[in-house]
Amino acid sequence: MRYYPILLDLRDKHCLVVGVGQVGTRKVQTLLSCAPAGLRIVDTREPDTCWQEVIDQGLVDYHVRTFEPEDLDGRFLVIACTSDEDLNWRISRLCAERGILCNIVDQPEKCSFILPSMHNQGDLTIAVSTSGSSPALAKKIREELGTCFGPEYGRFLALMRRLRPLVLELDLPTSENTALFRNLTRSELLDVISQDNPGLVLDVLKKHLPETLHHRLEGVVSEPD
Ligand SMILES: C[C@@]1(CC(=O)O)C2=NC(=C\c3[nH]c(c(CCC(=O)O)c3CC(=O)O)Cc3[nH]c(c(CC(=O)O)c3CCC(=O)O)/C=C3\N/C(=C\2)[C@@H](CCC(=O)O)[C@]3(C)CC(=O)O)/[C@H]1CCC(=O)O
Ligand SMILES: NC(=O)c1ccc[n+]([C@@H]2O[C@H](COP(=O)([O-])OP(=O)(O)OC[C@H]3O[C@@H](n4cnc5c(N)ncnc54)[C@H](O)[C@@H]3O)[C@@H](O)[C@H]2O)c1
Repeated sequence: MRYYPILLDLRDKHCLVVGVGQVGTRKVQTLLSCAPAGLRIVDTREPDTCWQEVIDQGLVDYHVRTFEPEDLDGRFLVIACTSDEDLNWRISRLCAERGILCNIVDQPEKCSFILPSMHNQGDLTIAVSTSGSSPALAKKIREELGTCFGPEYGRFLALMRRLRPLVLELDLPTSENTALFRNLTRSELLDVISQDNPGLVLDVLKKHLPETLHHRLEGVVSEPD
């Protein structure tokens, strides 16, 4: 395997995107969906109206100027997608010197990490990478997976997020928990979730879960995702 895949928790991390044209805008959207502690944007152009909402909400601080090395201070992760090749190189080198994670879009030789093609449904993330050999194939595979893993997976995971702690609270042996969760994921639960029928969901849960939990299941099923 050429690259080591990881999932980063950015909630207490400060990030930087330099250059928010077509590509940079997409990168900012993905970063914002992970709620970083701070996200600075630097671009020589005035922000488009599409930025106003996130600027007003304080989700990004947008600087209209060229990049300065001080922009890297306190940054955990940097993505550069400017149309200035020399600047992208400079940012890449500065990040390398300072041990900051850095992606220069479409230029893997300047990156300390590359981005996969991603399919998301709630808590489900399916990331596809071809290790840089064919981003177009990664995208095609992502699109194919998207047709197999629809919104019911997001709803299934929202349900499991609420249910799992209740099961773990029972302090059953690990082997029993494993069997129970395995059975649930292989049961008709996903099917009934996609039918949008809370009564049936409750029936399936009761069938698979210990009776001591049954009185709590209605609350788990009716709670909004
Ligand atoms: C997955 C995705 C994520 C994202 O960007 O968010 C992504 N590229 C996407 C699409 C895409 N990019 C390109 C095309 C045109 C077709 C083609 O060239 O194949 C298409 C397809 C299209 O647009 O239809 C051009 C391209 N990309 C790179 C090079 C340079 C090179 O290969 O050396 C060139 C040639 C530039 C040129 O011609 O000069 C390099 C990289 N692109 C990567 C990621 C990393 C490796 C991913 C992997 O391991 O597969 C890596 C190494 C670095 C990085 O950028 O992180 C995103 C899909 C999003 C989605 O799912 O919709
Ligand atoms: N869009 C694509 O499909 C695509 C495909 C292949 C490669 N690329 C490459 O990805 C990079 C970005 O592409 P794009 O389509 O988003 O370009 P773009 O022109 O839409 O965006 C580039 C942004 O960089 C900003 N910028 C330029 N100089 C700057 C500086 N000194 N400091 C800060 N910001 C600066 C510009 O104001 C602009 O907003 C380019 O290197 C491009 O060659 C893009």
